Amino acid sequence: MDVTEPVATADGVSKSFGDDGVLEAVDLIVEAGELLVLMGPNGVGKSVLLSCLAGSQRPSAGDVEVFGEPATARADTTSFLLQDALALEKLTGRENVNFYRRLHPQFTDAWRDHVARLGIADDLDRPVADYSGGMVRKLELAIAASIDVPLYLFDEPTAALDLATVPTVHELFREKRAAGKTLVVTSHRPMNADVADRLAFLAGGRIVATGAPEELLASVPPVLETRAANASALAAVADGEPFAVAGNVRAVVPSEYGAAADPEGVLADLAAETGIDRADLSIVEPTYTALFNYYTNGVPTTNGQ
Ligand SMILES: Nc1ncnc2c1ncn2[C@@H]1O[C@H](COP(=O)(O)OP(=O)(O)OP(=O)(O)O)[C@@H](O)[C@H]1O
Repeated sequence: MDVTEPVATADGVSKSFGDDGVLEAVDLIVEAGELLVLMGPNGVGKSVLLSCLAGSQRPSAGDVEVFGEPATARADTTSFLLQDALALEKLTGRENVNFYRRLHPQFTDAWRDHVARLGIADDLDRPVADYSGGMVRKLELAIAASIDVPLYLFDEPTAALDLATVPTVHELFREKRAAGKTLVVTSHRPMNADVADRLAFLAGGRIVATGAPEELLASVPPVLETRAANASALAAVADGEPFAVAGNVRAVVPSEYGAAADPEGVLADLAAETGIDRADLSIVEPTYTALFNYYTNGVPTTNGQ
């Protein structure tokens, strides 16, 4: 296996269910050893694209290759964490582990460490039917991560988890990557952008942006903030209505003023254009939520927040 070759590629992948088009000519390259987070709102097609990479769904058009071969559900190369479909409810946690241990030749003892870190070690002898949604997810994650393969495809691994557990999951992902593994993780939670080497945003059936998190943050149109008495002058340069946040007035500035990558240039231009003193103007640092909103709704803010 040549590690310099992409691990997985989607080339012009389209997927429809009846008349409903979900993916339209999606191109995506997953590089060896990267942690790629595929982001987008609910129902946009993240699971469908991941299933195509896993070989468990066939594209309606286009090609998917994994390790240079057409994607098929290959247990020797890929561990695929589906949404809510791994744990068998009638079995206990431990019986589930044993079931998957028998199923996968590459299953390792790492599950012991994973269940301890995820806080479900004391629940292993209870039936999964009695678990909360978050506990089921932790068990499934522990199982999927215990299979020693070069590629992990994790579909919404943190969706049902409490926020305190998310850093533990991120740590687990980073350890995998440090061990030379490749991970593709889907998420509609902006905070999962934090763990990514690279982000890909899915919207309207297409990948609309890919890049390192900091690179994409710099592509978000600036949000301007002022407390100046003549704050209403922001309306002249705003994209949409200015809005109030904690006593300040904020406005999204169209990207023709420049990206957040050049805040000084943007501020100088806008001070000149609005007549607001440069010292009274600042740019609000884009957050991952702003980034998510921008590539989902076209604006880096929702409801003025
Ligand atoms: N087997 C199927 N049959 C019909 N429609 C499907 C099927 N699988 C997915 N879809 C549709 O495809 C669209 C994308 O679904 P998908 O589960 O990929 O979204 P998602 O981005 O993963 O959402 P979420 O964040 O909620 O998990 C949805 O409209 C869904 O109803």
